Amino acid sequence: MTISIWRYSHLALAVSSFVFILLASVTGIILAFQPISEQLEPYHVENLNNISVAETITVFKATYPEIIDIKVDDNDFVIASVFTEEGDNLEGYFNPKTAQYLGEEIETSKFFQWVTSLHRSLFLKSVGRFFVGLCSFLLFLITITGTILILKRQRGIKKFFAKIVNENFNQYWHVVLGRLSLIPILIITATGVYLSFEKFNLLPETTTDHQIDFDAISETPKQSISEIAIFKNTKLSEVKTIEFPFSEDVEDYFTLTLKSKELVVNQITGDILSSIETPLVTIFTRLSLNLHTGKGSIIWALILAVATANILFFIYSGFAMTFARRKARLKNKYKKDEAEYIILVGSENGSTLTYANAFYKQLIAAGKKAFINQLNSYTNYPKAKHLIVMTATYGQGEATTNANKFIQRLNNEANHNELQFSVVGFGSLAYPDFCQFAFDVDLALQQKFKSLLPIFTINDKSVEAFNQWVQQWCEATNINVSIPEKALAIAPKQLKKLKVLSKTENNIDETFLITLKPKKHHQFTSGDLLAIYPKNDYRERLYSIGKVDGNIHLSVKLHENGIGSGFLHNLQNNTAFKARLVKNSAFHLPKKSKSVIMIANGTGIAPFLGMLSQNKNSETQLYLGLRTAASFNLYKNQIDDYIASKKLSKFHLALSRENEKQYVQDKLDENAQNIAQTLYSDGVIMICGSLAMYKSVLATLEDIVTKYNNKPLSYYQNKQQIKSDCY
Ligand SMILES: Cc1cc2nc3c(=O)[nH]c(=O)nc-3n(C[C@H](O)[C@H](O)[C@H](O)COP(=O)(O)O)c2cc1C
Repeated sequence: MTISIWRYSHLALAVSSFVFILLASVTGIILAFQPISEQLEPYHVENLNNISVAETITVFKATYPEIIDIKVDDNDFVIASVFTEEGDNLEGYFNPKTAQYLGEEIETSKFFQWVTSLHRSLFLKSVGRFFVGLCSFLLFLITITGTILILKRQRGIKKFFAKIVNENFNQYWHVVLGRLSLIPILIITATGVYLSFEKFNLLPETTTDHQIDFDAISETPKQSISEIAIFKNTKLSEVKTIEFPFSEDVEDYFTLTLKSKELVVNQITGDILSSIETPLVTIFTRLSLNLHTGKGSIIWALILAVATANILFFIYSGFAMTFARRKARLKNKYKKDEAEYIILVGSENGSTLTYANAFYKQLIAAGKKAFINQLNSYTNYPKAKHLIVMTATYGQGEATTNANKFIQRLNNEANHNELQFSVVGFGSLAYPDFCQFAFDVDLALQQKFKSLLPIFTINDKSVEAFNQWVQQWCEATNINVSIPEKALAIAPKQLKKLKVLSKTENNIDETFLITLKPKKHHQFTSGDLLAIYPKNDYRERLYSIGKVDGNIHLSVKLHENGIGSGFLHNLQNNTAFKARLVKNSAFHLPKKSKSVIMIANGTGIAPFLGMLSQNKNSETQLYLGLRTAASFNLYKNQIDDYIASKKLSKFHLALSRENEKQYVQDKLDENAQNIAQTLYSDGVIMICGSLAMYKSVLATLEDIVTKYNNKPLSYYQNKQQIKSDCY
């Protein structure tokens, strides 16, 4: 079933019951402190597992002339009702080992009584009880639908507790806390429903009616209390109540109510006159009450308090997410039938919509008849000349909910007029199926229309990349639009403080190395990206990082007027600045592969310097393309160290401005057989550097594998044996 059905059910249930759930949660948190406050009273004197019923009855009988009953409550406090030598009735807590009176029974405070009443019935008696029970059931369903949403998001039960990418505060914590409080909330709600059933007498009736044959009661052999087997062998921890005989007549007996059964015991011989198992309904009711209220366990009461507090957060974050999704509503100036430019959007959390809306507004401002809608609304657009699709990817490279029917609708639509299309994919390199849905859309559109531009992918909502695409589109269409900076002002999140440890002088190519230390411990590894915000606004610059000794290593080429490289170049040692670490799992050193070939040109070497320092088992080769021998000085010491420590098995240097004028692809050609063999035996090739180098390297690799392995390069690409991070 599609994710949307579960999301709408989850939302509809939440909307219909949130006021009641809010009240029940707030009062529930307060009530969780009632058992805690009771448990902290000093009446818990002995370990009831170590005291037998015989011991307690004996010591009570020796101390008091008359005993009515002894009870053990949920807090393991012993409560008794006795008469003293002076004829006074003493009721309250007692020490079960010494029969010493400890104090009066705690009375529930007026405040807790008031809150309990609000929690149970909203002061509306039976009507209120009914609504509270119903809301408990709705919350149970919300938890189930929420669990299904998490299962869908995590792609199966096995990955239920797998790491979650923190893209959005509300979304991240809604899922993380949802997973943690799942079991307690299911228990709270299921027991809440059960207790409501009990209050409305909807459970099977239970009575314990002992059938005692009084004619058969014997007075011999007489046994003292300490000799009676059932008293000797039963620990106080098992006991709910001990009712004492009314008189010393043999017809009067002990009634011993245990957790699992109720026994009638002859007070003279110790014979068991009747025994009835506690009905399951009673056991479940007791269990439900304890689980629902936290009675008897401080730890469980605390868990309940935290889980219930989480419900309040779920209400807030759930609605915040819903409002964020609805915020960017689509408003159109022209009807679909008169528009020439159709923008269709696939967005789950609204950011792609922000970009698409900004583009739409600029087209309108430029006097173009544009129309914007969701991808799922695809239909025939009779006057359209251009179709622009902007879509995010979710799940396992899947469509967003407002785009999941697009491809089907496209294929089913009979009347297509001629138009040119462009696809912009929004995604994140932190996921294995980067922008996969955009690729699927592009392929589907190719079957119907002419492509204006090749598909363009945008990692992590990069404004910079989006503007690059806008520029390309403008050039291709001869339309002049530009997106105002403010329209895409999405504030960068999750910034971390980094300190500059060292920075080298620029080398002959105006390239320098900079080492940064995260102020706090952050998880990252070589191949991840560092996003910096040189102008303190939305504009971000991404750099591939190497991790050496826990620090971030970057290799940066200083560009004239380059805002990113200029910013890094101007940083002084020991100064701090804020940046974001972006996980790029598609470009991590493979853990399983025995042999890895790394190919870099220029500053693309940075992640490899980190990977080599982290390398433990792999056979590694590095192909590095630089301009001159002098360019290499910047990296020479590190490379020499890695060769000496056998972390780098083979090094190939291609210099493009020395006599031989070699590029990395020439070096690859020289070692073609070794490259082919590496891929053949499941080795991995990693490429980092300029896009131009990347294209040439792919062409060379294609030739090599076709010649030696009789396979196209796509065969190895599909097996994830070719990894790249090029710019
Ligand atoms: C649960 C989840 C799954 C995602 N899966 C993918 C994915 O498989 N491939 C990808 O490239 N991006 C994936 N992303 C990243 C989003 O596509 C990206 O953040 C996009 O910019 C979000 O756009 P939106 O705010 O319009 O929904 C995923 C994000 C989330 C939260």
